[in-house]
Amino acid sequence: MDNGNISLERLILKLHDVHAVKFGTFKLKSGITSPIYFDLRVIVSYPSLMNEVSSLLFQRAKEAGFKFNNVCGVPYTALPLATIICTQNDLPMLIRRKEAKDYGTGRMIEGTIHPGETCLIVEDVVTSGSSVFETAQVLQKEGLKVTDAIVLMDREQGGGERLAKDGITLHSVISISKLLDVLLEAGRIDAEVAQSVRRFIQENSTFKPTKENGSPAAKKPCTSLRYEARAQLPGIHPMASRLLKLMEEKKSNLCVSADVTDSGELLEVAETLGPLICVLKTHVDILHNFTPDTTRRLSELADKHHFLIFEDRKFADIGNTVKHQYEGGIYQIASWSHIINAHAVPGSGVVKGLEAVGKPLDRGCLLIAEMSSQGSLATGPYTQAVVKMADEHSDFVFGFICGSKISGKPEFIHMTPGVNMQSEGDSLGQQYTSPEEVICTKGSDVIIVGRGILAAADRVKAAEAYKKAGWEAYLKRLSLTT
Ligand SMILES: O=c1ccn([C@@H]2O[C@H](COP(=O)(O)O)[C@@H](O)[C@H]2O)c(=O)[nH]1
Repeated sequence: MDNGNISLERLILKLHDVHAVKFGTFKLKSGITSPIYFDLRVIVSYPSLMNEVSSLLFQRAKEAGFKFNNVCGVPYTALPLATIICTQNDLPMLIRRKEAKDYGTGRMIEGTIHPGETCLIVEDVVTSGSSVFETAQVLQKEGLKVTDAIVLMDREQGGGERLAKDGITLHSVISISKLLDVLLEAGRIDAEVAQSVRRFIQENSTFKPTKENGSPAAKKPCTSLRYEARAQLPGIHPMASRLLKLMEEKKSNLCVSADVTDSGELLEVAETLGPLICVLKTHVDILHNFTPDTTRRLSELADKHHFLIFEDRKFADIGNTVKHQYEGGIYQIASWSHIINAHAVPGSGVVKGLEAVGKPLDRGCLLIAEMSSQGSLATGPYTQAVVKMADEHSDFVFGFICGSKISGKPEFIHMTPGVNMQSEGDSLGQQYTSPEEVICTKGSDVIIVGRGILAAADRVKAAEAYKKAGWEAYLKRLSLTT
C-alpha cells in the first residue's frame, strides 16, 4: 500500500536514518538548548530522498488547492528542492539571492519576473517563519504576490501564526507531532524523549500574541468572544447557537461521555449529571439491553435537564450507507440524537448522506479532525482538509472533534475528548490532558470526560469538579484575551 500516510511515515524514518533529524542536546542560533535538531542539508547526498521530498512538497501544494505561477526556494537548503519541483512539473523558477550583486543589474531575484503573478515559496524547516517572510518581502518588492508557503518540516513553534499575520498561509508536509508519533511507534525514540521534545516545543513558541504585533488574539478571535456572543453570530448553525446558549446558561462546557453498558445506568447518569452538563455523549451500541424505550427516556431527561444528546457513532462510510445507518437499524439515531459525528476519510459524500437525513430534523454534525489516541493518523494535512470540508458543508457541520482550536471561525464549536484530571492515559493508547490545557491553552470549547467522572466513587462530585475546572479555564481564557 502506498497511500499518502504510508509514504509520509517512510519518509520520516528515512530522514531519521540519514541523520536529518537528531535527538540530544543542541545549542540553537538563539542560544536556547533544544532536545531536537533538524539538518535537512544532508539530504542533497541522497538523490532518491530529494525526489521524494520534492514530490511530497508539490503534492502538498496541490492539495492546498491554490494557484501559483512561479516557485522560489528559500536559500540554501530549499533551492535544490524548488529546482526539482520546477523541472518535474514544468514550472518557472525564481532564485532569491542572499546578497545583491554589486555589478550588473544588482538584482535580488534571478529569473524572469512578471509583476502581478503569484509565487509559491518552498522551505525545508520553519521555526519562527522569518526566512520565509524575508523571501516573501524580496519577491513582493518585485511586484509578485506571495500568499502561500510550503514547508517540509514545521517545528510548530509559532512560524505558521507569524506568517499568517503577514497574509501568508504555511502548509507543512510533516508536523513535529507527526514526526514524534512515527518515531515513537517505530521504536526509534522512547516516550520520555518524545515528551521532552513536546514540552520544549510548547514552551518555546517564537510567536507571542500581543496587541502590537496585531495577532489574532489582539483582534479578539473566537476564543476571546463569550459563548453567548458567538451564539448570536449571523449565519451560525442553529445547533451551534443552541449549544453555546445552553453552555452560558448552565455555566458548563462539560460533556459527559456516558460509556456504560447498561441502559438503566445510562439513564441514571443522565438524571444525576444532567443538571451539570451541556452535552451527554453516548455509545448506544455498547448497551447490552438497549430498547427504543432507552432513547425515549433519555430524550425526556435531555428536555428536563437542558442538555443535548451526542451519539458518538463516528460514521465513516459512503453517503448511501451512512444514510441508512443514521436513520434506520435498531438504534434509529437520527430520531433522538441532536448531534452526531463523522470521519472525513470517505470524502464529502459522508456529510451529504448524513445531511440528507439530519438536516430536515434540525440535527448537526461534528467532523473528527483529530483524535486523542496515541499514533492517530488524523494530523497535519488531514486535519486541514477536514477544516476545509467543514467550511464547505457548514449547513450541517457545526464543529469538530479535535485536540485544540483548529478553525479561526467563531461559528464552529471545538469539542475535545481525552480529558482527565487524575490520569495521563490508559494502556490502550488513550492520552489525557487537563480542562485548563484544553480550554485555556488550546482554545477548545467543550471538554469531553468519560472515566474521569464515571470511575469516580462519587460521580456527581467528580462532575462538579470538571464543570468548575472547565468553566474557570474558559473565564481565564476570556481574561487573557480581552
Ligand atoms: O479522539 C477521540 C474521539 C472520541 N473519544 C471518545 O471520548 C470518550 C473518552 O472517554 P475517557 O473515558 O474520558 O477516555 C470515549 O467515549 C471515546 O470513544 C476519544 O476518547 N478520543
